[in-house]
Amino acid sequence: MSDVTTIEADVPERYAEAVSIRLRRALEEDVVGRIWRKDGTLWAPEGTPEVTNRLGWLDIADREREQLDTYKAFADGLRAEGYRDAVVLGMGGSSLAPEVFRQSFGKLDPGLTLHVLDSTHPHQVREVLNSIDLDRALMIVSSKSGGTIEPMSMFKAFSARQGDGSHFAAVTDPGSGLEALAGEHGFRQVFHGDPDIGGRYSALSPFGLVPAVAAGIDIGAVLDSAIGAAEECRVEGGGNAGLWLGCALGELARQGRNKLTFVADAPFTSYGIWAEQLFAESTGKLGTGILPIADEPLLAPEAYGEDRVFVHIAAGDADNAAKLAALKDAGNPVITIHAVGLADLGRIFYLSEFAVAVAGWALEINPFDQPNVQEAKDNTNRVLKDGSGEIDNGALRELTGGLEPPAYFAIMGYLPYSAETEAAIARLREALIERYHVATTWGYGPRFLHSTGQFHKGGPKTGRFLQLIDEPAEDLEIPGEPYTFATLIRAQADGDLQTLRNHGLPAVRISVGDIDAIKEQL
Ligand SMILES: O=P(O)(O)OC[C@H]1O[C@](O)(CO)[C@@H](O)[C@@H]1O
Repeated sequence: MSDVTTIEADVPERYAEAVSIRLRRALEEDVVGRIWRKDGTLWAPEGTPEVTNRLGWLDIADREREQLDTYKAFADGLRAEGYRDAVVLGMGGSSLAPEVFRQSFGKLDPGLTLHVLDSTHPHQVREVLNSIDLDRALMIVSSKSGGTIEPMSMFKAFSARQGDGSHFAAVTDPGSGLEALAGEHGFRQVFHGDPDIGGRYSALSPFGLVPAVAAGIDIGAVLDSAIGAAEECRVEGGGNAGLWLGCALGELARQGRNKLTFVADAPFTSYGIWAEQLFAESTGKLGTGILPIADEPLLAPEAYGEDRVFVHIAAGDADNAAKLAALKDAGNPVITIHAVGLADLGRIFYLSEFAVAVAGWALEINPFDQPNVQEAKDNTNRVLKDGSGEIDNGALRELTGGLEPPAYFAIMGYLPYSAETEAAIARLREALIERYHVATTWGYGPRFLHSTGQFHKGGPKTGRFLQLIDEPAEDLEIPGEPYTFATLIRAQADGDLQTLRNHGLPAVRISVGDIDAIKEQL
């Protein structure tokens, strides 16, 4: 176990009592013991699906540690054969941990260059296809269910250009359609996920580890750090950081502090996109939840409402620390998780997962299902089949009238990924916070559908939704399908807009040229 002080908490006096009552209750109800005994009644009535069979993540790091030789042989084989790039084709739980590994560790020698494709925008798919030498690339098709439309469409596009199955590996749960496909196409290897682990809890299973080891990351060290966290999370009583964090976040949300704002120092800056899915899909349901806020500009205390909790993944960024100290002095709860070294990512992943499980108990919801995600998928399929009919874009003022906390403003861009877009979105978010003091979220579609998308429809009905779309300059076929990538991404946007509106939520669409122009209309 590491000897680092893992968590520092600054919870203002007015919430401290409620948090300690919650903690006492957790001890009385034996929350830790029941989690480890896989007692599903902690979250839902006996026999509820997706509860007891969703706790495999608790000891996954120990089990994966025993597979290190297999992982090593896989990575050594790729290098020996001259592979240069590894491309993950996946969505949500199957793409976000690899993306955090990629961004945190950077390019390692002698690892392969890791790419993560989790978009159906034709420009994005094309960009990855064109940026690699397909004869020296391994495509890792990752999908627990093995049937998700995004990775399956990407697979079709890639296999049309690289027909040799030995350039593909699959990560999937046993017996899935993807496993059968891997057999048909002669994939070089199939890694099985644990069916008792849901997508967003799969970072320390093959879904995170296969891309990580291909990229040359020392996954043994990452797993050791997670194993240390698991030991800590077994402690019944004081000293259990996961228990404390879950109780604090759950209770603070109950007290109206439900906008969980991540501030992550380099090299962990991408932590937020992974944690966003974990918190949003796990807790945003039955009209409650913790709304994760990732990658938002960090401002002075006056800009914010009274609905925030800040979590700092601290690795020495003095500027972030100073801004958070001011926020703490102004009465905001600030929780600091200290990170020591890159392998600490394992501990951070684990601690977050355990805390979400505990927060689910505090919020009285099942943190392992995602009841509203299916709706958007069904609406996409309906649009692909029957068309979307006339869509009224609505007007921006529908979203800004009476806008104040606890409302939040969600920006959803069905756009290609780019640094320019992100910079413009950051300016837009800053303007919204300064002007209306509300929390803002930002996600690329369709990726966010597997993340904050659940919270949008299942959480408190306080969201205002701005959808941004573009007209892709160049389309791309999806071999074997009657629709193209441009049709698919538009169907996903249409389906989501209609789903939000069906829930009675205000949702407006803008076809973007200049994102900064939107800021001028606020
Ligand atoms: O790994 P799969 O089965 O392709 O699923 C991808 C994502 O879709 C969801 O099932 C639903 O959005 C997520 O929970 C999951 O991470």
